[in-house]
Amino acid sequence: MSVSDTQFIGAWRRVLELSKLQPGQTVTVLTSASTHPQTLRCAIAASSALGAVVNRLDLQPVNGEKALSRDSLAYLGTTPLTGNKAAIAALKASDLVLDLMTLLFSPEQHEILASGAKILLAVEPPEVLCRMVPTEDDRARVLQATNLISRSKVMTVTSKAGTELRCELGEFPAIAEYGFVDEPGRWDHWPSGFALTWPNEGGTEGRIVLDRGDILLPMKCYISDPIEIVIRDGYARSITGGFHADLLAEYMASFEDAEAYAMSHVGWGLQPRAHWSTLAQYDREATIGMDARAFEGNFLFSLGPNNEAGGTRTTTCHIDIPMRRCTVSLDGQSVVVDGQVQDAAGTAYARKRKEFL
Ligand SMILES: O=c1ccc(O)c[nH]1
Repeated sequence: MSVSDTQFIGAWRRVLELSKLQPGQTVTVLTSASTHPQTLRCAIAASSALGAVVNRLDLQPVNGEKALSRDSLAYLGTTPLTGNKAAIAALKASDLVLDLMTLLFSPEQHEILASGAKILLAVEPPEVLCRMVPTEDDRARVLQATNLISRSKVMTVTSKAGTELRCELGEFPAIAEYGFVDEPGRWDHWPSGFALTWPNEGGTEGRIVLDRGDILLPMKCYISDPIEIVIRDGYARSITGGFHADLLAEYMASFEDAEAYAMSHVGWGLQPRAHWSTLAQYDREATIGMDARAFEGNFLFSLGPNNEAGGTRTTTCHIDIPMRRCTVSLDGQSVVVDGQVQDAAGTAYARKRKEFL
């Protein structure tokens, strides 16, 4: 279902207000070939209505012939900004960059943020953005989780399907994704609502058993046969199972890059307005799957780059795998139990959604 410009401009205005956009500040809207026209139109209208000086910077797409997917998060590292001094200068001189193109995991993104500019990524369809307009509650809930991560030394993850994983923490910061950029130098992604960090380099051991209904991104498929991934010294050492294991293994092998098998970020979903089932309702290329990354109670882990957290690994292959029904603990305190987020007292949130069956 579409949303009207009126509704979408209102959503943008709310996100820009939460991002503390002030009259007279400079907003640069970063676009490329895949930018959604209604998102562009409404982002410019909302920024202008709030008194900002609004620019648009349109860049030529890159990597199309290298990537096996058109998903903007599938092939990372170099972007249309790579080596583009004029474009980088314009973004560094902006107070707020609305990234309707996807800079995520790019070295240039860090250079722009270091100048104090804020970057908000927004590439999901307009109706998804309107369904998950961020709130102060989202921010509070995610910051509570990242504060706990920041104080923790070990994350353990288990599941009835057989997952037994241990991640040493502390080398990298915890990252809060709550959908708006309220401080200079902050990056965020609308829609989101999850907490993540990177395990220490080489500090992840164990096995991950993906079960029926867990999700592979960027493939955007629910797996039907279990997949076992053995992790040793921070790298996936084997990926075994049925058809979906082959799909994952073959896709990763196509990058011919040993670094693609490294652990990337680990964390859990905290967005009650995101749903596990949404991916089944969209054509593959119509979404990048943020409902899957953000649904409350998922364990989201990923393989590949760590430059987003300040590491040096910029492998172009990035795999995100949201899992259901895991138990996630930090220094022995369970934050998710069998897919149910625990509140600070360690009891399951009262599910807002009524159950009728
Ligand atoms: O918002 C995002 C999107 C993808 C990812 O891997 C991390 N955060």
